[in-house]
Amino acid sequence: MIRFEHVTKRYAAGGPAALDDVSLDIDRGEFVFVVGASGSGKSTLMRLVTREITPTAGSILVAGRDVAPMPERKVPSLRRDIGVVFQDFRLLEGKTVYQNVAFVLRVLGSKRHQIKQLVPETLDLVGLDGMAGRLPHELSGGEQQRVAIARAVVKKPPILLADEPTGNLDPDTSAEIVKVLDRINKTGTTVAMATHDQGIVDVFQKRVIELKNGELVRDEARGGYARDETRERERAAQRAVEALERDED
Ligand SMILES: Nc1ncnc2c1ncn2[C@@H]1O[C@H](COP(=O)(O)OP(=O)(O)OP(=O)(O)O)[C@@H](O)[C@H]1O
Repeated sequence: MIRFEHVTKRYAAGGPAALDDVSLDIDRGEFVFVVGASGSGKSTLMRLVTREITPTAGSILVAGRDVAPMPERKVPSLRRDIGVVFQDFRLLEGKTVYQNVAFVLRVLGSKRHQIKQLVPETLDLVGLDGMAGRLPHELSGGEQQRVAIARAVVKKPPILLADEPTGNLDPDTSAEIVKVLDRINKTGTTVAMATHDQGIVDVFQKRVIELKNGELVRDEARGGYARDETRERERAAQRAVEALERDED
């Protein structure tokens, strides 16, 4: 679904590489954490996928499209296939939760009856049923991030990118947000989440891609773990999620 082949990105000609010869493959339906210290290249990787920036070298395939040479007029169609969530929630302050989410569909030209069906369905999916009429400032940080996630996925994109979505949230709220992303992933959406939060990575135990100074230094799906060990990690992750859910009840 997302393929990088020997991708290098230099923001300035001859300057340092923000991404350095990175190759990776994220399959349809996967959930991947992208980790690494500040400045390691996580946001650069995401911004290349959305074609906000173009690579200095290498090729990038996103949902079957060759992104780097793509003419500008085709970029909106690429972006329809990608939902994006950021650390700061970027909601429209004067609009209700419902309006924030419906806005996306209006811009895309959806029909009224589609909007009326999709918005409540999506608010339900992110755990915001009953909050449609609230304004952003009447919500907690975690709830605001749920609105941002609803807004990103209401158009049903095959790919969801989340760049430090829990950066402004406390540990419990962060885990709740990752559970929402996990739920969305289970509907078939490919999810890539950049994070600094080692606690989250440990609890959810998904595939981990690690960047260091722009280089890919770890990719657990690339044989970093033996098959049995992977299965054991998946079981441990399942147990951790179940324990979290029991805590909630
Ligand atoms: N627009 C830009 N112009 C020049 N250099 C940039 C630009 N954006 C990022 N960089 C540089 O590229 C490198 C990678 O930055 P990037 O934002 O991708 O890292 P990151 O891992 O997302 O960091 P953080 O976790 O702090 O967001 C850094 O050295 C950064 O200074």
